[in-house]
Amino acid sequence: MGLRSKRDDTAGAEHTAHTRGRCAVELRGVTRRYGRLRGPRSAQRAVHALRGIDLVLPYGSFTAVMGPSGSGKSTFLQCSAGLDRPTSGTVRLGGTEITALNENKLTALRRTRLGFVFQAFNLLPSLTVEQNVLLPMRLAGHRPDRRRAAEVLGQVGLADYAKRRPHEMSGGQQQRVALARALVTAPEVVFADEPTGALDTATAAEVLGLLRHAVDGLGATVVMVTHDPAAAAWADRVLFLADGAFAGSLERYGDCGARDAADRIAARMADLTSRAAQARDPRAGAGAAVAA
Ligand SMILES: Nc1ncnc2c1ncn2[C@@H]1O[C@H](COP(=O)(O)OP(=O)(O)OP(=O)(O)O)[C@@H](O)[C@H]1O
Repeated sequence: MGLRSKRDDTAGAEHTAHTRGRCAVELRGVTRRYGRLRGPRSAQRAVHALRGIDLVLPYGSFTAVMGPSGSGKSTFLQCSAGLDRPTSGTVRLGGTEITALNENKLTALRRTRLGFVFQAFNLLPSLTVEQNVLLPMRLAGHRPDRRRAAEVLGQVGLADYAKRRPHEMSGGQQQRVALARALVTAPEVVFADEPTGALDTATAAEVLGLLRHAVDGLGATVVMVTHDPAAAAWADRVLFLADGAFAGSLERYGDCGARDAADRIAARMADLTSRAAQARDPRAGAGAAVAA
């Protein structure tokens, strides 16, 4: 696995021509501002978390999103997944413009066409593993399909755990349940927010391998926010955010090692983080130079 550099700010734009109308995720001019612009000093208080994001992700792709703290990763994920509404711009998932949907339709779309994996697993402790996995079907008003639950539990290596409860399982196993829950409705896109943030390195690799398999073997589309270069190295493409805008990408190619890919991602992150620190405090760069 290896990554090649791409420094355009419309990551994914080259896919536009042949995926238009059937791309999994499409953002056009997406901005998200927190706070109001009206009033004498309100412009200073407004935070521009996303400053005009253009992005096209094809079906069957695995995309990691990285960036320094405060660069807009969570906001990007929330706006892309219909958990938050952009201030301006459009988001399309599988051709449906979700920014035009009312709350009820948006909720229905999230339940039937999207899957979610969070750092904290978010399993319901009183339910069994099988019941947790079947929850998206119940919430969508569909008859729970136990055979389908068994199938996805088998895919994440937990075929024998259906009757357990979350507290009887390790963190890695709980995250695999969360992944099974995310996959049970065969969603068009799985959004993962720091899915390995609470796991040790070996367990994280297992979960990332399953996400990779969901893309390669099951045709899923995965968008993952992560701080971890080793996690991002499992993706086909890493998109970097800085101050609410895309700041280039790295793409997978050839047979370079995962460690090389992670090193290159880490180097790009270090560069972005030091630029962000300098933008906040111009003396930070000088201090670093003196310290070096
Ligand atoms: N509800 C909110 N109200 C006001 N500002 C917010 C809100 N949520 C986020 N922000 C601001 O928007 C910017 C982007 O935040 P976001 O959480 O998307 O960044 P992030 O890259 O996910 O950060 P981290 O890596 O630290 O989790 C930050 O400046 C943050 O302080």
